[in-house]
Amino acid sequence: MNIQLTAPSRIACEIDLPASKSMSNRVLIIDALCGGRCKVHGLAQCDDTAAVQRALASPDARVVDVGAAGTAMRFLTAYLATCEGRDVTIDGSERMRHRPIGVLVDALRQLGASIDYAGQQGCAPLRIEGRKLHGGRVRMAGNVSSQYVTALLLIAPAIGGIELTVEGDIASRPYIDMTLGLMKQFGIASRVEGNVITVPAGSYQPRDYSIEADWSAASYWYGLQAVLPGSRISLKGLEANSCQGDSRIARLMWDLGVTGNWCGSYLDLGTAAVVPDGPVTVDLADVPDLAQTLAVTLCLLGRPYRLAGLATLRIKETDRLAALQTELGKLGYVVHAEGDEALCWDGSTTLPAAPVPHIATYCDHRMAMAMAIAAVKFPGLVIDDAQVVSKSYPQFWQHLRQAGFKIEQA
Ligand SMILES: O=C(O)C1=C[C@@H](OP(=O)(O)O)[C@@H](O)[C@H](O)C1
Ligand SMILES: C=C(OP(=O)(O)O)C(=O)O
Repeated sequence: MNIQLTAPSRIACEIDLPASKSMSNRVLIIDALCGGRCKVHGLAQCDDTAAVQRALASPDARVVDVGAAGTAMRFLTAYLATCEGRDVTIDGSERMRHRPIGVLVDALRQLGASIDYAGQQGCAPLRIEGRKLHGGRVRMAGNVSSQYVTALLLIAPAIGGIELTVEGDIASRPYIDMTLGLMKQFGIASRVEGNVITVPAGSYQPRDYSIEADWSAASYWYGLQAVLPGSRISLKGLEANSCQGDSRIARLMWDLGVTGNWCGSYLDLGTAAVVPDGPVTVDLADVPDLAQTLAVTLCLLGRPYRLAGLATLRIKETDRLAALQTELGKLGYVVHAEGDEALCWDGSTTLPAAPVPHIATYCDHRMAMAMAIAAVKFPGLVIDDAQVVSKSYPQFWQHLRQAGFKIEQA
């Protein structure tokens, strides 16, 4: 479904943000390892969390299809490898069949797992014969995806504990801290010394748990507040001291003139009296999911930028560096990638490609949501395949309507 967006001149609304899929998917795996004895409140209601729920609800299924959910693919691969007697193939969308998983498979094999590639080497589908894994020492590269580290950490207590050495640069580090923090809340305390993480053998303690609202989802509202100064967007459900690394959006957007005031369970966004100016240079290796929001917002604000630390963007739902370059290019922003590392804009513009640009979304929820911000400067902007937002934020378009956007089928 393609939709056409017309933005209001200012927003005044309250948005009940969706729950964090990253927290939901970790807690679901922990709950499965506690025999389903936790009470989890406010789980995310999105495709990526549904993928984990479906898989866990079908212990006899011979095929598990996770669709486009990277976390589901990686966390379930580790979990299924521990399910003794299980013989299962885990698969996903066409894109998932090209997203790498070899680093995780190699590490699980070091711990005794039986996993074979049923298609292309290094990618899904995987044939897994669940068995009793042994814990112990294991080494893994940290620069491709933190999700591999999380996958191992989550199962570690149940397989006798591990001493994991993460080699090289560590991508998306706050997601590893989120995993360790959640494990602690379920009774498993680990030790981190440099790049070595030690998790003891043990059992997770079942408990009630409430999932926080999603800071990555909040970023689109920050972007809108930045490009529509004078708006008053009130975001519900976020935690100020969140375990989500993407809460850094508050600091990043402060530098773009967006203020945030906590009022109970609401975070009220506003516009600073003096809005800073000038080029922006920032390293986003810890928060890759914020890159699209920032790239689009900064173009709209006319602020040149160099967004670095983006090497993992090429292997996400799509090659996000290429996608941003192409789609921002359609709006006349001449953005370029510096190898795999950075996305840069020196302020150059050309005429937009068409009077009413059509934005392709490449099966990537974040392309759709980030590019929607551009409707503020490009009335009638068309977003193709708008349903992609269901991966993490199915209510996104409904929330934009609530915020005063006109949204029509295109
Ligand atoms: O662990 C997680 O919940 C996630 C980790 C990140 O992936 P990478 O570690 O692959 O960068 C992030 O991009 C993804 O949306 C969610
Ligand atoms: C990269 C993402 O998801 P995943 O890797 O879990 O598919 C994302 O949500 O931006």
